[in-house]
Amino acid sequence: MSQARPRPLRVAIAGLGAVGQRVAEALDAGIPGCELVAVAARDKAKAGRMLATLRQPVPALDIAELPPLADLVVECAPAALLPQIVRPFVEAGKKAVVLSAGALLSHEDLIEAARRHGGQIIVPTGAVLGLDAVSAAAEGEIHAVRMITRKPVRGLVGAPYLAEHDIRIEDIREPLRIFQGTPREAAVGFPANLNVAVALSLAGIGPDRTSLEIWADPALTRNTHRIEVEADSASFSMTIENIPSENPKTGRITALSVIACLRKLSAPLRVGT
Ligand SMILES: NC(=O)C1=CN([C@@H]2O[C@H](COP(=O)(O)OP(=O)(O)OC[C@H]3O[C@@H](n4cnc5c(N)ncnc54)[C@H](O)[C@@H]3O)[C@@H](O)[C@H]2O)C=CC1
Ligand SMILES: O=C([O-])CC(=O)C(=O)O
Repeated sequence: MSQARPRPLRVAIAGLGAVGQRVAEALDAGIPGCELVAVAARDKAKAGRMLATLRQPVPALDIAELPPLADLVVECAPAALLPQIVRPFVEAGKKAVVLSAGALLSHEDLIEAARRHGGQIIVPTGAVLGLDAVSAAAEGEIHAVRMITRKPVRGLVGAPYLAEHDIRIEDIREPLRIFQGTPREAAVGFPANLNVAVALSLAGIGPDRTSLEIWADPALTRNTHRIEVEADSASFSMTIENIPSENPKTGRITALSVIACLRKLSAPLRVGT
């Protein structure tokens, strides 16, 4: 005899921008095992108007109001808000799907809090690719991981690193390498642009051993990430060319990755690590 179906996971979304809005729509259309219960937004009146169009409208609230209502939060807000969104969930033994992965590096205590309280921080593959192969290779020995990111100028303007190093990219006519270093350094200098590099490093050999180049390319329309891995199990390289969403810094595939991740949480068939 089959067991009674478990109650759906109550999902809250923190941040109703390019990612949050798409994820809210998908949850409203139906992701088996998940139920959207609330959204935290900066502009609650505007968010309320969008949420009222859902088949099952949910309230627009403040971040602090989410934890009692939900079992899982999808963090898709500005990176600076990461700790206040994630901490109450993991300290209550709940889950947090984190998009602002770069900010995890300056808040590693959140990972410790999840460990202590039985919570879980889930970093979806997001705007990058192949984190399944990278984490499999990390079970053996990875010798090197290199990432080369190329972005259109409008996907990079405003990054603090550019102002700090007096780099002007608005008028460039040729591709320009604007950064060479590690994801840990990039997370500080490009907090809204390089979550992908941090996610890659967390799947593989960490934010200090992964090497990263960032190029601004005036001829590009897509955020392009190339990854090269040398390991004792395999060598592989892969490239993704992301079509920007309404937010030029964020690839369209990012929200789809979150939706796929939520679907996997309770799918009867789960493919990929
Ligand atoms: N891991 C990955 O592969 C990727 C991560 N990201 C990151 O994901 C996050 C979300 O990205 P997008 O949706 O494109 O950003 P977005 O800027 O379009 O949306 C962020 C939303 O958060 C809202 N917000 C600001 N303050 C708030 C507050 N106090 N309470 C609630 N909401 C607040 C803003 O009003 C905005 O609607 C960003 O940190 C971005 O850097 C983006 C792309 C890829
Ligand atoms: O890493 C990020 O935050 C965004 C990014 O590169 C992309 O969407 O391609």
